[in-house]
Amino acid sequence: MSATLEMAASVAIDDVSVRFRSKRAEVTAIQQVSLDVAPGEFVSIVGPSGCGKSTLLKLVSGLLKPSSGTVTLLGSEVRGPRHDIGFVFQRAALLEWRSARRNILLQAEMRGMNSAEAARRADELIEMTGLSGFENALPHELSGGMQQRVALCRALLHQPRVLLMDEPFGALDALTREQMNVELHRVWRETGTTVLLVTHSIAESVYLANRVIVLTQRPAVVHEVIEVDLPGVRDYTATMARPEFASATARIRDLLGAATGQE
Ligand SMILES: Nc1ncnc2c1ncn2[C@@H]1O[C@H](COP(=O)(O)OP(=O)(O)OP(=O)(O)O)[C@@H](O)[C@H]1O
Repeated sequence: MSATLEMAASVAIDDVSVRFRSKRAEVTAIQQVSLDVAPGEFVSIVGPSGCGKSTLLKLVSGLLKPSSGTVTLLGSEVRGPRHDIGFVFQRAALLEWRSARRNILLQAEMRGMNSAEAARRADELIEMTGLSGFENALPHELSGGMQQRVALCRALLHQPRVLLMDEPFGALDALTREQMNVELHRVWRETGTTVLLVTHSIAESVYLANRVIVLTQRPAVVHEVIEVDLPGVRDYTATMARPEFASATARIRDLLGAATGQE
């Protein structure tokens, strides 16, 4: 691969607007948003409720077409649903009658992956996410955090180069959420996957990311891009205590307060 191709963005959102039309009204969800995500980068997206964060992820996955502008994923324009990505949602959406391991392997079955290779990869991910010992448990026997770990493993089974996450830890208690943040950060470092995360948690957005994109109230435009100046390996407590963490979270809180009029 040439150096130019290697450096090309994993995700390029170029001057994209999205308008939803119904019989009664037209809603502009996103207005002329441009954003490049570099290979291996972790980018968080925050913004007021209803501003268009999920809409952005839907554009990247091809579930939604922009009204204008273009979205490019791994070098090719997104024109329809893309299967070369991983997606994790707020709800794990596991099949209740399948064990954790067999839920993870569902990804392989849907894609017709080589079963020995899929099994090896599933075991690797189970180990990486601390699910060892729970492979054969059914979803109702797993905690909420464990269910999200299974969803993460399922999303990573086919080794996607881009992972989209829409408020993946929003339904978890605060302590479990912190543990999941630590694990996700480690998995991200170990896999080198490009991650685009939508979150309502300012602390989570900063702890995990290289950059935080702050969107305005709908119609969403990019309010500010915060560069996160934290070490690659991030101990949770030590990271929270760093001045760079405090200044980034304070800046985002200011921007969101200004966006929602709640300063
Ligand atoms: N299919 C659709 N048809 C009409 N309007 C839509 C559709 N999808 C989203 N919208 C509108 O677009 C706007 C952005 O929605 P979106 O779900 O992207 O916001 P969000 O920032 O992810 O919200 P939240 O933080 O509350 O999850 C909202 O006003 C929503 O009502």
